[in-house]
Amino acid sequence: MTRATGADDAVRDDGGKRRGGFPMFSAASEDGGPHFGRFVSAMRDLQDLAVSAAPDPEVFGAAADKAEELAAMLRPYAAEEGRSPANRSIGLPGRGSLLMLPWMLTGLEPGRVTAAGVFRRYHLGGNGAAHGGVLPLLFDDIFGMVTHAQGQPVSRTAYLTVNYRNVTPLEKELTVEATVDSADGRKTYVSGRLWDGGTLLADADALMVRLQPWQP
Ligand SMILES: CCCCCCCC(=O)SCCNC(=O)CCNC(=O)[C@H](O)C(C)(C)COP(=O)(O)OP(=O)(O)OC[C@H]1O[C@@H](n2cnc3c(N)ncnc32)[C@H](O)[C@@H]1OP(=O)(O)O
Repeated sequence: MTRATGADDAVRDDGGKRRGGFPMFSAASEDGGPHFGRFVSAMRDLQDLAVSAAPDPEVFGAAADKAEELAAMLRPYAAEEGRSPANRSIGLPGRGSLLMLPWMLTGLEPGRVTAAGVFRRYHLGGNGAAHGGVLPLLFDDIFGMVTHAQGQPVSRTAYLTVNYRNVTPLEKELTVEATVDSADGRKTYVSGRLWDGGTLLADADALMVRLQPWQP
């Protein structure tokens, strides 16, 4: 999904000083350059194929040669957290991070955030359905956003509970919504719902706790 990381807001949260938790990142809509989106898209295709291809063994050998060559090309440019365009490219699905689901924000306002996207072959659990472990990833990310949109950017997830109501299909456009249900001092209680059209696939709730200045 696309959004700036919360760290930028952590700075604003304390009048320009870092305040607990997140280092000082900023959105990077441009600094990946004109090819970064295409690179991430190709890498996502590779992720799908890495978990689905069943070629002759020598094809894996040739693919491994190319993968090692690509890694060698990029390794000299490995940068510390917050410097890569990955996770900061707010115009790209999943902010350009391969860890994040390739979803896009569709709405962001205080108390409510929505997003849409697909689970891909890479996210397969079994029998055509998404792996149960990727749903908490989706909810955790959007819960961070809705907490941020509520004005509590320097918060971390204390707990997150997912109820799986129906199997989640792959390669089908789905929607997710997160809302703030209540707030109590440092605590923000949030909930979310994942939909396939009018069918509820999963719901979740979580407690986000605002960090103290000394907390990582
Ligand atoms: C904008 C960017 C947002 C990004 C968000 C991304 C979300 C993430 O994935 S963060 C990564 C996953 N989460 C973590 O790693 C968090 C690890 N845990 C921690 O750091 C700490 O346990 C932390 C900060 C959550 C709470 O620690 P601490 O501040 O010491 O809590 P503590 O003072 O004991 O509790 C604060 C309140 O929360 C409550 N609380 C804390 N944990 C829980 C819990 N698991 N269940 C229920 N209540 C809890 C306490 O009861 C207390 O309530 P009250 O004030 O009413 O007495």
